Amino acid sequence: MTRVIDLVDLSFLHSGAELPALNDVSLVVEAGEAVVLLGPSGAGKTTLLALLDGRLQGWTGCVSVLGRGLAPDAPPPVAARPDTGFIFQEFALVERSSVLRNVLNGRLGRMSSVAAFFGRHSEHDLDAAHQALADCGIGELAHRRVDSLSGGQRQRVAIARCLAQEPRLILADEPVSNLDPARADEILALITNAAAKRGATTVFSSHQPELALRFASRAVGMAGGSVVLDRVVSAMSDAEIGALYHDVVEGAVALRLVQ
Ligand SMILES: Nc1ncnc2c1ncn2[C@@H]1O[C@H](COP(=O)(O)OP(=O)(O)OP(=O)(O)O)[C@@H](O)[C@H]1O
Repeated sequence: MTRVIDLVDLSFLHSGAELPALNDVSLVVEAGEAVVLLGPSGAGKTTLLALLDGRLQGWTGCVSVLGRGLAPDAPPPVAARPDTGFIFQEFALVERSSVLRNVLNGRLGRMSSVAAFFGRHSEHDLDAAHQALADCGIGELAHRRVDSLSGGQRQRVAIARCLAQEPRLILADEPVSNLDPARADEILALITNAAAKRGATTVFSSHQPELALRFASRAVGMAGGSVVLDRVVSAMSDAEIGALYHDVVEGAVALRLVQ
């Protein structure tokens, strides 16, 4: 198996914070896994995802993503960035542009700077964008302006943009936190199926364990910046999930179920 994420003793302190957001995290994620990060507010899930995305510096330990070591004092090299895609909660779309333009923006990191400047997309760029739109069920919206879309449609555009990038690792921070249960189900199915179809690895965070565990292959529980639970989903019990949240509410992170 190929290691897509390999973390050894990773610690990180946000500037101005008193306690580390990540505390000696060691974790390996293999190619093709769909990992959900669970844990109460403040556990360190967002920080871990941002760090894997190359947006945080100043950590200690060893971080390897897609076989490349990240440097603690510099962002990842430009050439490496398109291999990791991030689905942002707030979508980050260009409102006055068309859906297709927004999705094609996912290709920019894979284009030469001249082609990107002039917006000259290759046939492959267009194919990747149209395939992503079709997979997200919004092919017919390609020429609509984003500011005319509903929130649910916008979210699908944001996912399509990420897929068009053809990332080998897809990261998503609480992608369904604002959705009703039926919509949340659809979106998690969409992300995990599209990732599986492309052979990509997925790591997403969620505050809805019951829902998330139906789409993940593995659950990593965090509390107080540490990994306290690591299980294939089929081996997880309701009691373990309950303890992950309960023990922290009680103020004592007693749970430690890392194998
Ligand atoms: N920009 C920041 N500056 C200072 N401290 C921060 C910053 N961002 C997060 N933290 C702190 O780092 C810790 C981990 O926060 P993080 O957002 O990673 O947790 P989380 O598990 O994603 O929480 P949630 O589920 O509420 O999003 C918390 O104690 C938080 O207060």
